[in-house]
Amino acid sequence: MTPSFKTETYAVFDDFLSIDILRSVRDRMADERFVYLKNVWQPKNFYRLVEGDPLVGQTVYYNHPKVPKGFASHPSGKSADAVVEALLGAEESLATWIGLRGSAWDFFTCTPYLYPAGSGLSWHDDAKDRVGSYVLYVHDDWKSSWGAELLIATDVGDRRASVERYQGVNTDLGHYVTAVPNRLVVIKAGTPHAVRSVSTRAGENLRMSMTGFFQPLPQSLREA
Ligand SMILES: O=C(O)CCC(=O)C(=O)O
Ligand SMILES: [Fe+2]
Repeated sequence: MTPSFKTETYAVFDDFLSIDILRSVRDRMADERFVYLKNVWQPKNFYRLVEGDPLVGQTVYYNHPKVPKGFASHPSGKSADAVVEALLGAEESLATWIGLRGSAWDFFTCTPYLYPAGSGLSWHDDAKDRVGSYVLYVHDDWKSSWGAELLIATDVGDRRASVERYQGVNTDLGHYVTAVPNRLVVIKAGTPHAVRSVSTRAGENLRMSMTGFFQPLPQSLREA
């Protein structure tokens, strides 16, 4: 698997799933239950990042021995399963950005999201205990006037892009990635990124994505 574009902190892979699998993920997603993100319990500061009203579906965990209550485990019978399996098949190609299973990470999540017009996500870096994150766009069409580009800050020379500075004025520079159907973006944890709001020009078209985090198990679960 060869990236269409890469830097030290992120990579873009196009045509990630086969067309048939992409279609089945999208069709299954359309039959699943979604709730408004604002109605789901989340750490308080997460809310401040959300713009408008994105919807979230069922999170599926891969390879977690103690899945938190209310979440599913792979194989789950949900739309996320096929994405989990495709990511497992691509493990080695992604190692440059997220490291290898068993050393850098043990498990990952996969969560479907729907972003209607007016919704987006402000600057954040998905750091905490994660080593990396990914997003796959599964909608069947995305026009440039519909907005919702993924914005990624880049390091410039010795100056590291840092979300810490963004509480005040963001003086970083960076790139944008268009939400092209079947495009996978893998981002090293600590890399600031944001989702520009979906334009009202998108009308009823939803930005559909599957996203998740690669993480090591905490020591307590590792030894169990
Ligand atoms: O949807 C995207 O392009 C990125 C989503 C994201 O950054 C996240 O859910 O943490
Ligand atoms: Fe993110």
